[in-house]
Amino acid sequence: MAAPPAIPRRGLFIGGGWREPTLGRRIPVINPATEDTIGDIPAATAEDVELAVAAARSAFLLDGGSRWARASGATRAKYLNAIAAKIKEKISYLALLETVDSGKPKDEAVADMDDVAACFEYYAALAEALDGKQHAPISLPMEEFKTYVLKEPIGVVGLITPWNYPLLMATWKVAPALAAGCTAVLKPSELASLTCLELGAICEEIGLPSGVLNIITGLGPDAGAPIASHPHVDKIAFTGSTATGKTIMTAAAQMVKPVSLELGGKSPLVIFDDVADIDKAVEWAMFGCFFNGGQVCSATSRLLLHEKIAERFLDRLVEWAKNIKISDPLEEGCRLGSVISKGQYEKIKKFISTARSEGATILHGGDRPKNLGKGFFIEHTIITGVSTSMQIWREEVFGPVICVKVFKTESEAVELANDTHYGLAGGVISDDLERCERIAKVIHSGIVWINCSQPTLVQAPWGGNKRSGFGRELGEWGLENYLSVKQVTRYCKDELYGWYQRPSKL
Ligand SMILES: NC(=O)c1ccc[n+]([C@@H]2O[C@H](COP(=O)([O-])OP(=O)(O)OC[C@H]3O[C@@H](n4cnc5c(N)ncnc54)[C@H](O)[C@@H]3O)[C@@H](O)[C@H]2O)c1
Ligand SMILES: C[N+](C)(C)CC=O
Repeated sequence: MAAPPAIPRRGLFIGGGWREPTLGRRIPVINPATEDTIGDIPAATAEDVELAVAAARSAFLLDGGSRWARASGATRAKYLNAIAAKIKEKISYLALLETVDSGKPKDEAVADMDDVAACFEYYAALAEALDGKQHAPISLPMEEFKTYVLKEPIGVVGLITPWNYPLLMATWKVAPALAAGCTAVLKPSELASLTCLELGAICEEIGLPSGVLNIITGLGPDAGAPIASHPHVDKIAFTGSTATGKTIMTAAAQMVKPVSLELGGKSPLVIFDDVADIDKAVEWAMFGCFFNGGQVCSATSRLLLHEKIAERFLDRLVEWAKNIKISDPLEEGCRLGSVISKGQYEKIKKFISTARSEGATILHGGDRPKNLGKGFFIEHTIITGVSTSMQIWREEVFGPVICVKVFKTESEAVELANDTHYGLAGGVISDDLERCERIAKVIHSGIVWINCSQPTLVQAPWGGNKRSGFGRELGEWGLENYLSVKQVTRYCKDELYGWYQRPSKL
């Protein structure tokens, strides 16, 4: 088993340096796999947000913006690439910190850190490419005007992120925001902030100009809400629950502040009877909902099985599920760690007991693993006998819990897949690719996977419809989130425009 890392004691990262929170409060950091308190993080309040926003604002405006906002994309790219290089250098340490902070298996944390570095590199390349896209001419049907377009950073952005992929979800916002030339105040989740604070240390090491990125840790209502409602924050990018998303949108609306929202989901995975390799489909079904303990916004937590394969599929799914190693996430080969917190553990247990009391069957799991007396561990769980009115079918669990329904026809499968207020992701598994393409078109979601579940590619757009939010992260869409488009139009004739009469010279 890997040794737990030393937990640094950090302050708030504001204006390029470290500060204790104004009110001196701190929040304990609990390793969810052991329930031990392993450190603490600063608990920022509105006073600290004020300082962080002021630092971001002055970094944005410094020297007319020439140091950052109006510097070339190539200049900003150098910093982003330097951050990526440092992440790679510290990958093992960062992965261990993420593991003890979140409870996710060490191997998953390593993969997350790889993705973090790749995301910084990707947006470094887009920052450079942005230089060549400025002054793009607009073709007009007249000669007296000439128009071009400038893409400008929106300004100071507030980035509020969740705990399930702490540094990765922050990076999905920080990297494109900085690439665009914005300056930022990042507020990670109070449940897992350690690696985001280390990002502050990395920014310090590589000499990122002061105030370009500020990192404020603390509780949502104390440290997040003042960012959302701050008059000098020009945009909010939020990832988290639909409930918090609504609160943030309401606050931002008071100032007509743009928001992008990446919220929850209850995504379907539809599996047809024509699959020749049932194990391949079973593995994707497990990956779709047990990876990261199911604490994934896009988890395909509603499994729809064609009636002709349902029984065989479920037998095989249970056999595969029995093979998953649940252990301290620092142990070699761990594939299911603990969930993030006691609160989340209780919430998942309640979902399972409600499903049971509503008449569903717990086919596998449903309890604390017998060999793990301490820590917020919960077995990966498969629930059958589910009706569409049950809570387990309708609400996001955010835990390793799959609920299963059986269908007879393709149209019934589509109707069930779309029977949700959410619209983040969906998947279809079939050997008939035409059928897959057909279903991809009619699933109401921002992402559809064919013959897989969950691959996340930095180059491709990510985001949802309906109550899963709006706006897209990643790819070039992720950069556009932080840019505003300015039209510049010039009148270019020597003559008067000629609409009004020139006064006579008397
Ligand atoms: N769509 C996506 O890409 C995506 C990705 C990851 C997670 N999620 C969603 O995130 C949720 C789980 O994350 P969570 O429990 O951290 O969500 P959450 O909404 O509880 O918290 C998210 C962030 O918002 C902050 N916050 C809480 N109250 C606030 C307030 N009043 N004002 C401002 N900020 C506030 C929190 O401190 C945290 O930093 C799930 O619903 C999941 O589906 C979505
Ligand atoms: C996209 N992913 C899986 C990294 C994070 C969503 O919760």
